[in-house]
Order: sequence, then C-alpha cells, then structure tokens
Amino acid sequence: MATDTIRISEIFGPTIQGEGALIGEPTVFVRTGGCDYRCSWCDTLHAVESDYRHDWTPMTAEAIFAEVERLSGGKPLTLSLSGGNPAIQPLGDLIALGKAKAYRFALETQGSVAAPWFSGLDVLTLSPKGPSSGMDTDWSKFDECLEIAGHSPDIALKIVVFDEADYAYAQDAAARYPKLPLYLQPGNHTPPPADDDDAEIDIDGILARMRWLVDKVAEDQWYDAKILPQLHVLLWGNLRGV
Ligand SMILES: C[S@@+](CC[C@H](N)C(=O)[O-])C[C@H]1O[C@@H](n2cnc3c(N)ncnc32)[C@H](O)[C@@H]1O
Ligand SMILES: Nc1nc2[nH]cc(C(=O)O)c2c(=O)[nH]1
Ligand code: SF4
Ligand SMILES: [Mg+2]
Repeated sequence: MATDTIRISEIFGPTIQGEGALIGEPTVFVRTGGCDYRCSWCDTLHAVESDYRHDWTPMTAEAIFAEVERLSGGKPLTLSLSGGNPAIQPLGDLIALGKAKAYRFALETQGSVAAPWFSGLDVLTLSPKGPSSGMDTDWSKFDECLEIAGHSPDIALKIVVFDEADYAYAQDAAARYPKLPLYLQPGNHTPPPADDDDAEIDIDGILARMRWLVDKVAEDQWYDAKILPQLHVLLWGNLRGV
C-alpha cells in the first residue's frame, strides 16, 4: 500500500505518443503537477504554474493505476509519465504496480532531477532545454539522471529547436552523449496559455521551422539525428488531453 501521494494534473488516453522514440504508439498519459523549470515556451503551463495547483489532485499510486486500467480496459499498454516535471514526484510504487500487470513505463523529463525509480522505467526520454527556453542546463545533474537510470531503460535525447542557438546547443548535447539516440523537435511558438485548453496555433509556422531544421541537418550531414514533429499537435493543435 503506497502512502506517498502524487500530484496529478491530468490522466488521459488512450491516445498516441506524439513525440520522440515511441511516436505513434498507443499510450495513456499520466501528467503530474509542478515543475522546477519555467521554459519561456512551455506548452503545458497548466501543469507547471503554481497558480493552477488547486487543479492538481493528490492521488495514491493505487488510485492512479486504477484510472489507467479503466481507461485502457485492463489491457496492458505503455503508460507515459509527463508533467510538469514528473521526476519530482514519488512514482516508484506506481511503476512497480503497473509492471506487475505487464504495463510499460515511459518518462519525459528535462534531466534536472534524478530519481532512484528511473531504473524501473522501460523508456527514459531526457529533454534538456536550449537557450530559447531561458533555462540553464546543469550537465552534472543530467549525468546523475543517466547514472541512476543505469542500463535498464532505453534512453533517448529529445531537444526542442526554435533557432540557430538551440540548434548549436543540440549539436553540443549530441557530442556529449554520442551513444544516445537523438530526436530534434521543432518548437511550437504558439503554445497555449495556462487558462486556454484549445488556443489558436500556427501550424504553418511550425512546419516551416521543421523544413528549416531538415535543411540544416542535411546541410551538416548530421545523419544520426532524427527530426520529428509533435504529431498530436499536427492532429489536434493545442487541444489538451489528447
Ligand atoms: C511539456 S514537457 C513535460 C516533461 C518535462 N518537463 C520536459 O520538459 O521534458 C514534454 C515535452 O514537450 C516539449 N515541449 C514543451 N513545450 C514545447 C513547445 N512549445 N514546442 C515544442 N515542444 C515543447 C518539452 O521540451 C518536452 O520534450
Ligand atoms: N499525444 C501526446 N503526446 C505527447 N508526447 C509528449 C506529451 C507531453 O505533453 O509531455 C504529449 C501529449 O500531451 N500528448
Ligand atoms: S521543463 Fe517541461 S514542463 Fe517544465 S516548464 Fe519546461 S517544458 Fe514545461
Ligand atoms: Mg505536450
């Protein structure tokens, strides 16, 4: 019986994973509330800004998993943990509960906080933030995340690129971690405000940025980088809970 509660912003799905290594895979999302970062372009401010903490529900691992089982009809699938920064929540019991029932676990985090339960994940996506975010990367914390995760999860880097400075940052990150698969994701410069769950979006602008990114990678013969859009954003725009 878990005693710690986890701050939950939303649980939704099944939908498809819209980003990174597991793109297209059916999944249920568990989004935790609270983040140690404030990225200038964050697309999930409703799970970040403390003004919205009254919308976050403290839940036990059992209650969360019961909701995931209900949504998935009891058939195991990949559970995607995101936020906010899910690394600041006590998620070990949830992972143990789900794994006992053959669910798989993927986590999205910026790599600023290392949690011991990272080693129980199937997939760990580390998404360090480039200059356009306004955040600084503490690479020693990032290394702690890799160390604590160990060899059990598949680990990938996913870097959001808005401009030349972010692109240079992504090249530096790739050089630091040459063995990690790398995904480049064009930034959405029209993320929703925290209080709007379906704000207008400039898809044409995002696609233009993606074409620019493809051209850059081709020009630089950066053949081990993979470039993917946020597929759910192409399908549903800034709609929340998809
Ligand atoms: C909302 S974050 C939550 C998990 C964790 N805090 C993190 O940043 O990795 C999930 C992913 O969305 C990306 N993201 C956030 N805002 C974005 C935007 N405006 N455009 C493109 N990707 C964005 C993040 O970089 C991260 O890879
Ligand atoms: N479908 C879908 N895919 C996603 N991949 C990462 C997401 C996130 O917000 O962390 C996300 C999301 O919110 N929806
Ligand atoms: S780290 Fe992730 S959730 Fe936190 S502000 Fe940045 S993009 Fe948003
Ligand atoms: Mg999102």
